[in-house]
Amino acid sequence: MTQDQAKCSTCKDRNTEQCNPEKCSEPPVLPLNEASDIKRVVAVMSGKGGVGKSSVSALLAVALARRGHQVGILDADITGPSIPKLFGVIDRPEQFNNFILPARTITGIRMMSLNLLLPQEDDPVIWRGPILSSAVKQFWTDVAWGELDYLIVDMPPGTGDVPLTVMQSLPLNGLLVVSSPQDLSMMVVKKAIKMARMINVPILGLVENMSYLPCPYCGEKIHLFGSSHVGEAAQKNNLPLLAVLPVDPELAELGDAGLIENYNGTSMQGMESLVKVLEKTLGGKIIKEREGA
Ligand SMILES: Nc1ncnc2c1ncn2[C@@H]1O[C@H](COP(=O)(O)OP(=O)(O)OP(=O)(O)O)[C@@H](O)[C@H]1O
Repeated sequence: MTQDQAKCSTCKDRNTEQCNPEKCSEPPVLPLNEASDIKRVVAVMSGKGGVGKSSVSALLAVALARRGHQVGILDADITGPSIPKLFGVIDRPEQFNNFILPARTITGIRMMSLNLLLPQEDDPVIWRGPILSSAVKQFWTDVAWGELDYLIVDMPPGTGDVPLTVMQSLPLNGLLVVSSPQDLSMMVVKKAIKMARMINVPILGLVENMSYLPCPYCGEKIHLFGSSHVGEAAQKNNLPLLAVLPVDPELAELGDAGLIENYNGTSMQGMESLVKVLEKTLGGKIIKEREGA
C-alpha cells in the first residue's frame, strides 16, 4: 500500500472525477468530546490474530491502573472483541445526556466494547469495513470517557479498514506492536510497521508475547516456537523491544475466568517495565497533534 492508497482508502471522492490525491490532505483527527479529557492514547496492534494482543492490552491497562493512572480501554476489535470477557464485565453501558457512559471493571478501568451493546455476547457482528470503522469512531466521539491519563486502544489484527481508521482518526501518541516469536508472525508485523510509518503514527516499540515456556521443574526456558525473530526485527526496524512475555497458563486461566485484574505472574514484571517506558516517553505530554495533520 502506498501512502496515497492509505490516504484514499476511506475517501468519498475515491474513483470519482473529484479525486485528486495531490490536493488531498489526510482525513482529520477526531476532536475530543466535551465529556472526555484524555491525556494519552496508545494503540496496541498485531500483524496477525491470536498472538495475545488483547491480553497485552488488558495487562497494560491493569499495570497502568496499579501505578495510579486513570485508564480506559477502547475495544476496536469490533468483530472479535475479547476485552469485556478478560475483565468479566457484562454491564450494558448506560446513556447520560447525549453520551454513552463506559462500563467499569472491578478496579475502575473504564471500557467500551461493542460486545457490551449486543443482545447476546456470542452474537456475531456481520458488518462491512466502513460500518466497523464508524463504530470505532463513535467509541471516541460518543463516549463520555471523563478524565483519563491513558486510553488503550485494542486494535483488530492486521492492516485492514479499522486499524487504518484508528491510525488516521484518533490522536494516537504511539503504537505498540505485539508479536509471537514465529517468523510468519514477524512477516506480518513488518507490514504493520510499514503501515504505521506511512501514516506518521509513532511506533513506541515491540512486545514479544508467548516467547518461551518456563519449565515448571527447573525454570529453563523452552522455546515452543523455535528461536525468536522479534529481537532481530526490532533491530532491523530501529525499534526497541519493550517487553518479552512468557507463555503463562495462569494468565490464560484468569483471562478465561474474567479475572485478569488478579494476575500477578511473570508477565506483570514485563508490563511494569513497559509502563515505565510509557511514562518516560509520553509522561507529561498531552494528546499530540499529528505531524502534518
Ligand atoms: N502469554 C500468554 N500465556 C498464555 N496464554 C496466553 C498468553 N497470551 C495470550 N494467551 C492466550 O491466547 C489466547 C489468544 O489471546 P488474545 O485474545 O489476547 O490474542 P489476540 O491476538 O488479541 O487475538 P485476536 O486476534 O482474536 O484479537 C487467549 O486464550 C489468551 O488467554
